[in-house]
Parts: sequence; structure tokens; C-alpha cells
Amino acid sequence: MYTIRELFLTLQGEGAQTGMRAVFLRFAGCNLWSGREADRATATCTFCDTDFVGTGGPGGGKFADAATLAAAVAATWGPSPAHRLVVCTGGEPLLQLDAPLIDALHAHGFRIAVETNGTIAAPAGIDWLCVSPKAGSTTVQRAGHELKLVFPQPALPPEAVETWRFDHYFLQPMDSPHQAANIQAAIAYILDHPQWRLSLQTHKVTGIA
Ligand SMILES: C[S@@+](CC[C@H](N)C(=O)[O-])C[C@H]1O[C@@H](n2cnc3c(N)ncnc32)[C@H](O)[C@@H]1O
Ligand SMILES: Nc1nc2[nH]cc(C(=O)O)c2c(=O)[nH]1
Ligand code: SF4
Ligand SMILES: [Mg+2]
Repeated sequence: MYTIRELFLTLQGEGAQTGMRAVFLRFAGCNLWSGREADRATATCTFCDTDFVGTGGPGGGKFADAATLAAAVAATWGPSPAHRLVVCTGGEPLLQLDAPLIDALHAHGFRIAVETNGTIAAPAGIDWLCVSPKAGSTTVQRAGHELKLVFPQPALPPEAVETWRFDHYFLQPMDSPHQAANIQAAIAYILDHPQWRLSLQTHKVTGIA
């Protein structure tokens, strides 16, 4: 059984795959926050921009098995067989994404991308792994395709993660009332540290989901 908050077609808004057509598979639930506003201040992850509670989003629901969920992902993509991309996110997708679902999505021709907080080791078979570490948590998954550090997190500066084994290193300015200052701080940091690239949340600029 998989518990899905929402399932929708959009463009990947963040990171190295920005702009690509993708089905977003948003799993319900997270291990770093309950998702309730009353708990936000005492959560491990306090800046989350996403509603991942329950199954009430577009395309959400409980899916009995991997084949049923993969068929729903394929139907959301549509009939075109080429360039199929699914982005598994949440909430924390690695609480639920398992080998049967990875195999079922591959069987439908999807390249599987994952957005994870890195506190759970990734299963085999993920085609694009994006790890976004959170201050106050223990990141066990320290290798992957892209590291996407929400910036700034004073207790988790880029220097603390810059030697982890990734192909791409992104700073993503924290969306908050201080967003404009966070963008300028990220730009200033990258001008001094060219290992890093800027990731803007382009879906928020364009107004798509
Ligand atoms: C909602 S999370 C879901 C996946 C996973 N739980 C994680 O944290 O990576 C998706 C992405 O949004 C980022 N994110 C969450 N809140 C943000 C915010 N306020 N500003 C910028 N990025 C944010 C996360 O760091 C992560 O890269
Ligand atoms: N368009 C779009 N791109 C995204 N990239 C990561 C997202 C996420 O919430 O994980 C996200 C999202 O919610 N929408
Ligand atoms: S770990 Fe990810 S989903 Fe969980 S609260 Fe933080 S940003 Fe949101
Ligand atoms: Mg989002």
C-alpha cells in the first residue's frame, strides 16, 4: 500500500533537471515534520514549503500495490513513450519508495528521479538522486547526482557538505519572508565558491505546480 498526497504533470522546477516535463509523485508523510503547523517550530525541519499530509491532493489516494500506482503515473504522463520522467517527492519519498515500485515504474519506461532529505539510505535503481540535507538531522545518504542545500541554514553551512560525493552542488535560497535576502546571500556565496550553482524554484516564478 502506498499513500500518495498528489500525482500531477508539470515541469521540474528545481535543480539540474529544471524545465523538464515530469510526473510528480508526492508521497504523504515525512520523518522530519508532522506537517501540522502547530508542530512546525519544534520540528527538525522547520522551513518546509509543502503540504504533504493525507491523500487529498489532485490524483492522491491509497494505491494497493506497485503495479496500480505505476499505471496511474503512466496515465498521468500520457501515451508518449519517450523521455518519460517521474519525480518522487513528498514528504519523504524514501519512507515508501521500494524495489517493487522502482521496477514497476521502469517497466513503464520511466527514468526515476527522487527528492530526499537524505536521512534514509536510497534503494538501488534510482536514476537521479537529489539529496537536500537538513540541519539537525543525520544525513546518511552522502552520495548521489545532485546535492541541493537550502540556504542559509546556519547550523549546516555549505562547507559542512562540500566534500560529499555528488555530481552537482546547488544552493537553493530558502523561501521565507527573507527570500530576497536569501537569494542575494546565495549569489554572494557562489561568487566566492564556484563549486556551487544557484537553484531557483522556477515553478514559483511561473506559477505552475
Ligand atoms: C518538500 S521537499 C520533499 C523531499 C524531501 N523531503 C526533501 O526535503 O528533500 C522538496 C524540496 O523542496 C525543498 N524545500 C522545502 N522547503 C523549502 C523552502 N522553504 N525553500 C526552498 N526550498 C525548500 C527541500 O529542501 C527539497 O529539496
Ligand atoms: N514544479 C515543481 N518542481 C519541483 N521540484 C521539486 C519539488 C518538490 O516539491 O519536491 C517541486 C514542485 O513541487 N513543483
Ligand atoms: S524533510 Fe522535506 S518534506 Fe520533510 S519537512 Fe523538510 S522539506 Fe518538508
Ligand atoms: Mg515543492
